[in-house]
Amino acid sequence: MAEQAQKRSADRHVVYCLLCHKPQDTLSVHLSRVCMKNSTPKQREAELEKAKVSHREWVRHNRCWDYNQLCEILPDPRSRMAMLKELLRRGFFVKNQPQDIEEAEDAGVSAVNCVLITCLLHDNKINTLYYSTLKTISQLWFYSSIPAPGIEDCQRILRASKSDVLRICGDLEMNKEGPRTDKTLYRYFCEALLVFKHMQCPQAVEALTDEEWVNRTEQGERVVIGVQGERASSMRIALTKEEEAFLELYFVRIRPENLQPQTDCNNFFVSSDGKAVQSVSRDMNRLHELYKMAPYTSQCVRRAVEAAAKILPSQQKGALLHYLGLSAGVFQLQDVIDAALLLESLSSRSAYETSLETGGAAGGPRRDFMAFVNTFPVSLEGLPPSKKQRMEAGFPENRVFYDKWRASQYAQREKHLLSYYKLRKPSAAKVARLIAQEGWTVNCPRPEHIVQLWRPAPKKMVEADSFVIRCVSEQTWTGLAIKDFGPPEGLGVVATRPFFKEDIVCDYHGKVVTAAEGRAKVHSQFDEPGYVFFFKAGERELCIDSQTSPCECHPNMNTFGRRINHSRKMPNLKPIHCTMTINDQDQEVILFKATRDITVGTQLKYDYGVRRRSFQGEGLTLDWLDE
Ligand SMILES: C[S@@+](CC[C@H](N)C(=O)[O-])C[C@H]1O[C@@H](n2cnc3c(N)ncnc32)[C@H](O)[C@@H]1O
Repeated sequence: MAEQAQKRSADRHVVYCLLCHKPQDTLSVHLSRVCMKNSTPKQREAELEKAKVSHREWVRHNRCWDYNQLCEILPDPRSRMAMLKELLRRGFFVKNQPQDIEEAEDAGVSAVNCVLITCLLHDNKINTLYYSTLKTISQLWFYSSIPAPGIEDCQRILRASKSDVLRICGDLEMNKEGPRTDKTLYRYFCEALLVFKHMQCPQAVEALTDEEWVNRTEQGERVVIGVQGERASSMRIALTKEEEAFLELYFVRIRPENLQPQTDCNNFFVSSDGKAVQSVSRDMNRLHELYKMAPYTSQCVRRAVEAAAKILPSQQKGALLHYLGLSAGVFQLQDVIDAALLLESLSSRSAYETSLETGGAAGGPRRDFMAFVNTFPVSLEGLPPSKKQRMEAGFPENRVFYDKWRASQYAQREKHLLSYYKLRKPSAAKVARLIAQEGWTVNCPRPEHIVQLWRPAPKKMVEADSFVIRCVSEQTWTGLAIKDFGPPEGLGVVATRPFFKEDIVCDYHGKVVTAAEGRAKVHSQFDEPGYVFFFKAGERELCIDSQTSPCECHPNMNTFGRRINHSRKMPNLKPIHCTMTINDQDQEVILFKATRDITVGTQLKYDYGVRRRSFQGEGLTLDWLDE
């Protein structure tokens, strides 16, 4: 009997109930007893069937993830790694995942990576030995703190493969039958143009259709794909004439050879088995492998664009996002061309362009933005050169450098405005006043934009900030007042001006003593509230003693930190430990940072970090500690 039962249970198939999302040994029984007890047998049967179909679908298709897909969804490496680990923990399969996740995440591996990184930085290329250790550059980049690759780095593969591709072009044009591998290499190169030059995601490249190609539109020096035709397009890009020629040669000479009569493939990129190219990412890896280069991924180049685009005004950033397919929107032909030009201008020295082009005639237009800014220096106050000035100085008449000049000035202005607000977030009105003082009327950041851009200074900067140092040493914090809230709270501190999240509000002023001395002080003042703040500075256990007020160093002052009351559930401040050099001496300081926006009149509170139970019985009456 027992054996039979065991067999039966082993045969049982666990299926998730789609209504309560719980696994069920016998779903039919569960439905009739729980989730569908008031339904008819027919309805339950239908539900059971649905659940089985869903279950099969999940097992067959949805249990398997592709790491490249995770990269697209979660560009932030840390979140992605966390997600990857979680998926693996939950029993999903993840193909193309980076190797040695655990090992590389472990700080201990940094020594190995340091060697690799040093080589990479010095040499700017990875030899095969290092390459075999690392799967992708983004992996190295993620696990280390080396600067992310720039656009040009990611485009190196185009330069490396160019001479072979030109040779293949020659062969094709002379109807010389080359080896199959040449044709595959040529296809890789065409895909790479879209991935690394036009920063399209691999999926969009895979989805490009023959119809989109034949409906491309020529406008001036550019050829635009994806704004004509019936179907919603996978990409909208503006190719140069030369790039179009590369792709057209592939389209008329290589693609037809790959197409199989029986298969109905309308994708632009077709592999040698007649099917649509399945993984452009894989093709890109192979292309890099062929040239013994560690593979940059499409995420690398897209991140590089994002980094380079930081200097651009938000409107231009938006145009780039459209171009990269990261945001939806209506696209006009000219928008696509403008975005393509902008993208090109982001690469400080578009080496790929210069090497692909036959080179301008001597004395022809100079294309280098560095030369442009040398001639027309970017300044906070100046105006960009007019078209006439640009042309007279030998630069192209188009607006690429002009736009880039304006973007640089805009970025300078942003930086300049933000430099006024190192410690505390400004209000939009305050920034507007500053802009008015500067007298800027065009190419000027919006006050709200500056407020949005404002970021709290990193701890290191706060520690070195002369304003904070002065406030700490002289206790000149503003925007605060001590108020009597009556029993049981007693005195507390309220805001008399708005504070924004991340603002430094004040410090916990007092004498730094050891934790043991602090504890002794608390015990000796049994009946009084404790004005002490315990903390750890590395291995040292310390305490700020502010029991005595006024303190010796500020005999005429009532300092704020010691009067701030406690809240466990709704604190609006967070203490942070810093080491500051005050009067040439290192001093341990506790600063309070706002954890949310604080309006005028709000009482400031932080979590003392002790609970009633911390007092082992003695503090049972201190209800407020747990509130
Ligand atoms: C560092 S002092 C804060 C300032 C104090 N309220 C005063 O009047 O000087 C800590 C003491 O304040 C009181 N306290 C702080 N937070 C409180 C709260 N949420 N409710 C009631 N009393 C509180 C307790 O008596 C505590 O021992």
